[in-house]
Amino acid sequence: MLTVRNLSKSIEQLEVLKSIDFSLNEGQVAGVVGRNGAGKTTLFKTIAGIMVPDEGTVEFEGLSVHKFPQSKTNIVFVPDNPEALFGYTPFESAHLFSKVYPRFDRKYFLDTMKKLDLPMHRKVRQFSKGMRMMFGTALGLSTKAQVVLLDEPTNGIDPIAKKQVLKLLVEAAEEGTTLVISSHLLEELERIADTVLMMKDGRIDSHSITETTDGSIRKFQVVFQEEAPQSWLSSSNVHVLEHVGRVYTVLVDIEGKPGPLEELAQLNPMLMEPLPMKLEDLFVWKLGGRSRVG
Ligand SMILES: Nc1ncnc2c1ncn2[C@@H]1O[C@H](COP(=O)(O)OP(=O)(O)OP(=O)(O)O)[C@@H](O)[C@H]1O
Repeated sequence: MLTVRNLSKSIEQLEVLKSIDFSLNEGQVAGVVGRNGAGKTTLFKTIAGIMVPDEGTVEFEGLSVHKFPQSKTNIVFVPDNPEALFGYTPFESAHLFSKVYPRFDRKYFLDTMKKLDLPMHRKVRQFSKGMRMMFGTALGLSTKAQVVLLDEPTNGIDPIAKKQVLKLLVEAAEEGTTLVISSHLLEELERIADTVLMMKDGRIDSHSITETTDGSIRKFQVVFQEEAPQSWLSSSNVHVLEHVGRVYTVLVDIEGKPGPLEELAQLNPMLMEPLPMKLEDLFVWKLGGRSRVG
């Protein structure tokens, strides 16, 4: 089990991580989402032991990653660009990684590189952006570390390769690897993650993926008979996603006070239809800096 407790980290006087707490079990897939600059990469680097926290602990199976360096081999960070390996070929990189990660699986690496149609003997520097991403993911998964942290692993990858990479991730999780994946591609995350860690202002809000669809935030399409009721639309329990003529797509906190649905019913709309909630909708609700309709 990976346990992150009270983790705080400042960079150049900026508090990037503030008392972060969460834990993940074997085989769990957590998606980390947040606005640009929210601190996702900093969180990954701190969990992997590349950065030292100012406060708090990261433990794998009860051992502190920062106090016991050997426990770092249980956690691997796959950056969004494998710059450190630019001067090496995948063949040489595998050799280096097998020295650091005792369970490095060379056969898995060779098979995966073949599946992804990537060359073993060209310098990583000569790879395209997508090829670099796929290589990084293949190498990270080949370490057979129990926790793999992936920073935007499908960024810049074509749709066919993306399917292959997602399949590799799902298979790794099925084998018990804990995956922590940051991505701005929320539809993709929604398909593979069971937990969402939402980062805002250095803090984390953790949700199970089913909460995305079954939580208190719901999505509706509403058509009003006449003039749109501004006071309802600008209430703190309502967020307008889209507005075309008299048709509004809104997110509503159905547990909000006063009861926003009861209030809406009293406004006698022509239509009020529930729509499926997506992770993107929850992202907008939680992290979007909700706008008001004027
Ligand atoms: N080496 C650094 N020096 C100074 N500030 C930094 C450094 N690394 C990160 N930061 C700052 O820390 C904050 C978090 O950055 P981080 O890269 O962790 O965000 P992120 O969520 O991964 O962003 P993105 O989604 O854009 O990749 C940002 O405000 C960033 O400017």
